[in-house]
Amino acid sequence: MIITPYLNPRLTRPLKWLAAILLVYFLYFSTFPLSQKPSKPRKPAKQVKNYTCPFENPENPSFADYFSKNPPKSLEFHKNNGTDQKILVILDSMFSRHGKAIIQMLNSQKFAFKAEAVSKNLPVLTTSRKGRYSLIIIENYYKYLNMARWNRQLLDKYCKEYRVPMFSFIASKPNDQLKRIKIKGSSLWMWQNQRIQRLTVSPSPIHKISKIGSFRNLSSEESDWILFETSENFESILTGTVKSGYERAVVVRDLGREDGVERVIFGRNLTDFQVKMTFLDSLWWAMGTEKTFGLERFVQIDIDDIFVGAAGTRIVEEDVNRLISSQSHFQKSVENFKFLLGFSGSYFRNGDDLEDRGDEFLVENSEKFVWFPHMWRHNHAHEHNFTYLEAIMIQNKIFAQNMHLPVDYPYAIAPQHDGVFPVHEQMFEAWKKVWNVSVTATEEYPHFKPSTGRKGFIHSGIHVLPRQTCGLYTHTQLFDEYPDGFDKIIHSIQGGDLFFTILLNPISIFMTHQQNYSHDRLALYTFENLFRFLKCWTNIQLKWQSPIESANLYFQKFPEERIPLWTNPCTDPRHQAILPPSINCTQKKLPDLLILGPQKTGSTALGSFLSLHPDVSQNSPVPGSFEEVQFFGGKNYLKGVEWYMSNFPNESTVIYEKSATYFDNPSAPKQAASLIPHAKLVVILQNPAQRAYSWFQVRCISGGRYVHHLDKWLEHFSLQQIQFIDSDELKEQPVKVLTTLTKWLDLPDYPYESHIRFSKSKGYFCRFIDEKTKCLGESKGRKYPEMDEELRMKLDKIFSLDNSSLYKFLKKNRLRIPKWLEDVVRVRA
Ligand SMILES: Nc1ncnc2c1ncn2[C@@H]1O[C@H](COP(=O)(O)OS(=O)(=O)O)[C@@H](OP(=O)(O)O)[C@H]1O
Repeated sequence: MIITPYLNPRLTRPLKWLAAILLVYFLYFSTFPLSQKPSKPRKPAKQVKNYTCPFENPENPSFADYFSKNPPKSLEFHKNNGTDQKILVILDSMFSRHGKAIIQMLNSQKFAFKAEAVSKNLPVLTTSRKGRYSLIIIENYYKYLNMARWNRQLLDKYCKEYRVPMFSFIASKPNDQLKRIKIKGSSLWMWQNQRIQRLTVSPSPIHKISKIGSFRNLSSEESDWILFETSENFESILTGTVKSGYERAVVVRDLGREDGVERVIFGRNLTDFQVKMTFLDSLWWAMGTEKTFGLERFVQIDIDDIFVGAAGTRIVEEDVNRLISSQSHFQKSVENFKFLLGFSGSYFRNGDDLEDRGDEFLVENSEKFVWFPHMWRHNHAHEHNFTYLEAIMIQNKIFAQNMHLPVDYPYAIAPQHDGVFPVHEQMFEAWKKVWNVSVTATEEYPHFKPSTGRKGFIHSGIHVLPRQTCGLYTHTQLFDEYPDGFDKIIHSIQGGDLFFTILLNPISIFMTHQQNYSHDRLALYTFENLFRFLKCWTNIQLKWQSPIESANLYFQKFPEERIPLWTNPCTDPRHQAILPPSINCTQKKLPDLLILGPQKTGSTALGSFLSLHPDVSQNSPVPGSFEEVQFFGGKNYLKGVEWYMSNFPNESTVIYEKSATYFDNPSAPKQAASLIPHAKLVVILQNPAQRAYSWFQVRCISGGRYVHHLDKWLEHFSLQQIQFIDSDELKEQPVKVLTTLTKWLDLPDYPYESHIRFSKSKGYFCRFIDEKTKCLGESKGRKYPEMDEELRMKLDKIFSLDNSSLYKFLKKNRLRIPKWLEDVVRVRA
């Protein structure tokens, strides 16, 4: 009987909870005695034919021969002439479906990229030192072919000089009568509006995942394929066979022998899985070794709620036997494979008689599986505080001890990921205390959708891994009742989402439920066929490893994900639904404006003047960091969103914070854009030589490389969100500066002239409040000798390239150029 564990004398603190739960149990079981739970008749598991590989036909041994003669090539990669590891994507429009598919693929592979809609102006391709991009993707090849001549020349020159490949896609024009077309400026011919009967992976060193020689026959009537004629300069990567037997390239590699530019041109979009795999292989080839995941893929299948489920839907003894035999069978496809079973002890023996026996049988065979804790009663963590969470976790732990469940790894999953992201600090603490948890997983970080964008993070010592969706939920129990038809899951397995989930993620952790293993055992069918399909079409090696090993591997591969990227939980309805009560989304708790600095440019003065406005409020002073919050890019960031919010006690039209450390901090732009994407930003431009001198140390030169840092902010914020202030003007005419800033912030006018006065003794403008002049403290506006001419010249020289970039940047964007900048640029000219 499961009641005994609750009397364990070790439980002192959470005793009151236990007593309450015991009482509920007593009342429940006295009303519904355990022995009276007759079983409903069960449907026999439906038999559906498993997937067979089209080219692994024993009657056609030539393909077996082919593979033995053409084993997967060692991974070969393209080498460029030293550029940043970043991709430039020129899209037809930012909203095209195909463009989104390309972006999702890049996101999933965690490649850095810049996506722009095609326009008259090409983005800047080089920095003063090197090339910015290692690959150029142009969504529509026609747009490239018809580009203004000088733009195309510029692009080609860049690709040649830096040995950067170009990828592009070309589509048939349905009403065009011309079938065979010569591509402008090249000897390549293509055929449009073609129908193909077979698609075969050609022997190209670009392929890594795709099996060379693998093919499928196409029954579809689609006649919009583009096919390229191959020659010694143009190799096929993916080959289409037409009815007459001719073979032409669906994806062609331009070896660059004619004009020095290497290209991969796709005659089809990414809707076909073989083309999509070829695109993935091409991406890896172009981006080089470091960025690939290799051919190993780790698969973990969690059955989250092994005892949770309504009577009649649960597993019985026969299902447990099938689970055991399937586990051994899967080990042939997935090295070391084990199922991970999550338990909420309270639901043990909660089905009908047959199902209760199923639960018992599972526990009797517990050592065959890996077990991990869920919550005692599938509780939602955000609704509870530490004390309660600790109590129910202890209950679940005692259940595991009494049942001798082997909980071998410090791994746990929260029901519905509740408490993992958005982070419920008290759950993290309780997990660590009761179970010593160091690894978990969620689908919710940073957001549920797009699924290709899910990431991991480490918080409070717990490694959170991304979790993938496999399309099986508590209600998907029968083949015939699969939502939107059984074909949907077949499609997902055979080259659809589920198949690509494995290809696109080095580690896939799937969530399933016990119902998926009862009745039709849909989960066993799904994974069996997924593994078959992967084996047929790819060189991928499937493996299982413990969650701890997965966490180590994941954060070793993606160290940049260790620090979480906080988002505003109030803007995602899924996150809002699981927020701890300490976060109140009806209150405004995040700033609208950041004064970024740079340091020593007058940022404190600007903030203090702006705070005079009655509709403006700022953070409460933070001790230890000159009153600044210093959240983005600093160690305070690890304290989380709730901590950041707690710094803004006053709700006003404009809430701002000024942390002069932000401007040149490399992590701040991304972190700020993730949490407050609509914030306005203020940057103060001071002569960098003067700024450096203000610190009396030339080591603060880096912060004066304004365009270098602005580039990073502009990757995440639009130029319209940024206001530039001339530091000299702020010093000499603060009222004018504040009046302009107030307008830009859409605030009502304020008579700053009555509240800002020049102080002769300070030598600066100060606030004038209640008939008293209030200047900044001694550390601001210090008195020291003027910079000597020699040092000034030295510093001007150091900054000359950066100053001229700033000048060009402001001019190009029609922004006001500070007088000091006009002066330094004129002197150099
Ligand atoms: N009104 C007023 N009062 C005082 N100081 C003023 C003012 N306007 C501009 N400045 C200039 O601001 C410089 C300090 O800049 P910051 O506040 O950005 O410095 S910090 O990075 O936050 O430490 C400070 O630099 P130092 O003169 O080197 O102290 C001043 O030159």
